[in-house]
Amino acid sequence: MQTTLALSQITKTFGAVRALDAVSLHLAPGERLALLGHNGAGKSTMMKIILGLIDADGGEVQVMGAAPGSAAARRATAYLPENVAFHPALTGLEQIGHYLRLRGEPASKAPALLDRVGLGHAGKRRIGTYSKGMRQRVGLAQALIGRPGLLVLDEPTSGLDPVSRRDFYALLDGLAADGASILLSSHALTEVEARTDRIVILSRGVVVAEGRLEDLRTRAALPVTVQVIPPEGGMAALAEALPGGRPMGAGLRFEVAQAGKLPLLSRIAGLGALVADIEVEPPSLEDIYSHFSRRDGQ
Ligand SMILES: Nc1ncnc2c1ncn2[C@@H]1O[C@H](COP(=O)(O)OP(=O)(O)OP(=O)(O)O)[C@@H](O)[C@H]1O
Repeated sequence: MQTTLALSQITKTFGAVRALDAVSLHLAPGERLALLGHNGAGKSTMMKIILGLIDADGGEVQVMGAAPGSAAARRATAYLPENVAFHPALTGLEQIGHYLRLRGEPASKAPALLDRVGLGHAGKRRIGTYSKGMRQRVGLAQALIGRPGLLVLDEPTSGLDPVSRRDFYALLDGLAADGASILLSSHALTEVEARTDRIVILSRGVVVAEGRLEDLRTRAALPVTVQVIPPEGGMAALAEALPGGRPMGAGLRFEVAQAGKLPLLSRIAGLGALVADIEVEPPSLEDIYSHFSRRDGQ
């Protein structure tokens, strides 16, 4: 398999703290991977090792086949820190022009980069006047310089409103479609559910779960929630015909194992006019996340 990023048995300790313990991870071109984990799980430590900012104590890391921090790896990698900071007195164009020159590219590419992140209209304004979402976009424009093969994004959407988040992920989709690999950390579970290909859950420095969301869902074997709503005034009749549910809002709530879902649905279908509506909710990423984290003693 072609690999953009390969971590093999990485270990890192800070004094008595084992921040990473035999962590292995591979990322293919065009793949979007979400790194999830509680505060202090080891996400930033992993990113710093990938970027070559700190060394691992043991194990092996390869970024595009090169050692992290080497010139080849740095050329191929872009990084967006969680709290991105720019000089407030510079305009967007000046800031990106500066980064372009640092990368050995002409500043004349700045307008196209700002256009790409939806900031073309604000390039001549000082960054001090930008909203948080706009500053995050400047960060992404900076990360796009030189068409990186690997993007490392530390909580890229924290503090962004829902529309800015959607736009941000749409941009990432485009980059991934062009072949860039994306490693992003996040605490916003529901948004990574829809926008990434694979999930890695880190807990106390250990990978406790890894895979496509569907695989994790199957492995966790968590119950499905079925909400049955009676017509107005029909709650008592529904509860009598369908015992075992918990009253919740305007209906009755059932939690059943995957295998019990279809039998329950067919019973409900036989109730005719006693049922006005029905909602089936699979376990959320939050449920799956706490299931795997708890298994690690959290
Ligand atoms: N330079 C350091 N010196 C000592 N301990 C450190 C250092 N850097 C990280 N740690 C410890 O290593 C562990 C992992 O920290 P890390 O910052 O990687 O977690 P994280 O998953 O990024 O957390 P968060 O979601 O809060 O950003 C924590 O216990 C942290 O206190």
